[in-house]
Amino acid sequence: MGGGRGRRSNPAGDSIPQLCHRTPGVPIDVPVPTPPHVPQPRPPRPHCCVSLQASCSVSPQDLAVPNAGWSAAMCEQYQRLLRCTTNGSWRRIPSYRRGLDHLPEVLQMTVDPGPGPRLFLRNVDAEGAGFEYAIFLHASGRRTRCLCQVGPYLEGHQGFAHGGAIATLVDTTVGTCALAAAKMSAMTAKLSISYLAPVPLGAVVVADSRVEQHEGRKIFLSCQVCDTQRDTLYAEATALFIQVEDNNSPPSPAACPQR
Ligand SMILES: CCCCCCCCCCCC(=O)SCCNC(=O)CCNC(=O)[C@H](O)C(C)(C)COP(=O)(O)OP(=O)(O)OC[C@H]1O[C@@H](n2cnc3c(N)ncnc32)[C@H](O)[C@@H]1OP(=O)(O)O
Repeated sequence: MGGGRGRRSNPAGDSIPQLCHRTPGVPIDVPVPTPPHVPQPRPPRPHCCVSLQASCSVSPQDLAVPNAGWSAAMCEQYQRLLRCTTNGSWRRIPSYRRGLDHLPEVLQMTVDPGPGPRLFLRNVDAEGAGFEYAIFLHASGRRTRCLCQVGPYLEGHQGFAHGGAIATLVDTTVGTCALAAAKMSAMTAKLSISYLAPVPLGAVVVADSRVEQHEGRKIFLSCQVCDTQRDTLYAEATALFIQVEDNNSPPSPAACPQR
């Protein structure tokens, strides 16, 4: 027992491993005094100028911008799409780690809201490993274009993207379009996808979505996923979204201020 790690029984008889300050010559089961607590300096809070002062401004990081994990092809296509935003025909939608972060009140929060649920597409921190994407919304509010680099953590068959990853990309692209058209929350009721060609890991793809019909609470959409040259149609999909009042649903991109 030279490592100082011991076991002690609790009243229920279970053996609980715990750290023990072992004094030579003292039997292991004899309680030893706990050393006085020495307060340690707190590590600095990320993205925060002064701990929890009311004046401290913390804003979530917009992830729909180039990072070191983006390939040259991804950067080139992103710049092309960005140029389409200069005349106002398209708008880049900021994208944060959590759905909550898209709410205007959170964007203006003065204290760090702390950890919480993460958006499915933003749950891999390593740059370039998961989904790298940016979504653009057409001025009509009825079309979205998602540029996506499919990272190696999205593998299904060896060397190719998992079908669920493509479905996630499609759901997010049509979902953002539905949210914009609805100008309120909307949820996927139905999603139908035809997988036409496998997507190689590392590929940069473009998912184009549009509203086909909007009847009361029902929004019917279509989506095509292609390579950037539009030579290969990887997948096509149709979706039905239903407008809902539920506060737990994602906010409409219309509610997201451009930063
Ligand atoms: C800023 C960016 C942030 C970042 C966010 C980026 C976007 C992310 C998007 C992600 C989207 C998701 O993954 S959402 C998560 C996956 N989806 C879900 O969990 C939804 C689960 N389902 C539900 O909660 C519910 O079934 C709803 C909300 C879809 C519908 O329920 P409801 O509100 O009670 O409506 P209900 O009366 O049943 O139906 C209304 C009408 O729609 C029809 N309808 C309903 N479901 C269907 C269906 N599957 N197929 C055909 N038709 C249907 C009904 O017949 C009816 O037609 P009529 O009689 O009126 O003619």
